[in-house]
Amino acid sequence: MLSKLHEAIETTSESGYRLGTYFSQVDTKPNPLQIKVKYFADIEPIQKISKGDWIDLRSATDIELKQGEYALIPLGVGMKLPEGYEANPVPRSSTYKNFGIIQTNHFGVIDNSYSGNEDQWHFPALAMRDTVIKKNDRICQFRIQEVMPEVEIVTVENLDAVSRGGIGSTGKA
Ligand SMILES: O=c1ccn([C@H]2C[C@H](O)[C@@H](COP(=O)(O)OP(=O)(O)OP(=O)(O)O)O2)c(=O)[nH]1
Repeated sequence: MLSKLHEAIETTSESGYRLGTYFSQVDTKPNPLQIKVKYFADIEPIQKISKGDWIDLRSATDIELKQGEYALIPLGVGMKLPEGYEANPVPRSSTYKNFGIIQTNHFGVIDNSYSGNEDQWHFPALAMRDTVIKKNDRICQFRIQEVMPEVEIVTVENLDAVSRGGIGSTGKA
């Protein structure tokens, strides 16, 4: 609605440019932000419990792993995230206790552009013991966050003059 108003003002008003600039700064994001989910498997739908909580994700398959084995476990979902947001899956705190797996990339980055019809989310898992994961088991969680702003990479000879003293220099206690 605001974008239509914005267009109309730009084309009809003499001071359209100034007004247009004003309206382009008004926040037109839907509230709450919408995440479109496509299911790739017949699993329980994902649920946002409340503001602040991360969203649990489920294995889309039964899978048995031997100690030391690696697998990309399908999560049965693909998503169109809100513009300007990425998603970050991490293990649940209980994932290791329940399934003996660790996430090999530790902190997943789902790019905003990973939103095609075949772009199913996966959990890269390394089994630390023999384990069985059942379809629908909640093995990880994710949240969305704004993508990094545009940055410029600049090479320099010197950084700040005062160095902190190396890793661990502030001691233990
Ligand atoms: O835990 C994850 C991490 C990533 N992805 C998907 C979404 C992401 O956009 C894509 C690529 O991830 P990333 O850029 O971290 O991996 P890459 O090894 O650099 O692959 P690519 O060459 O596809 O960018 O894989 C997942 O399904 N799960």
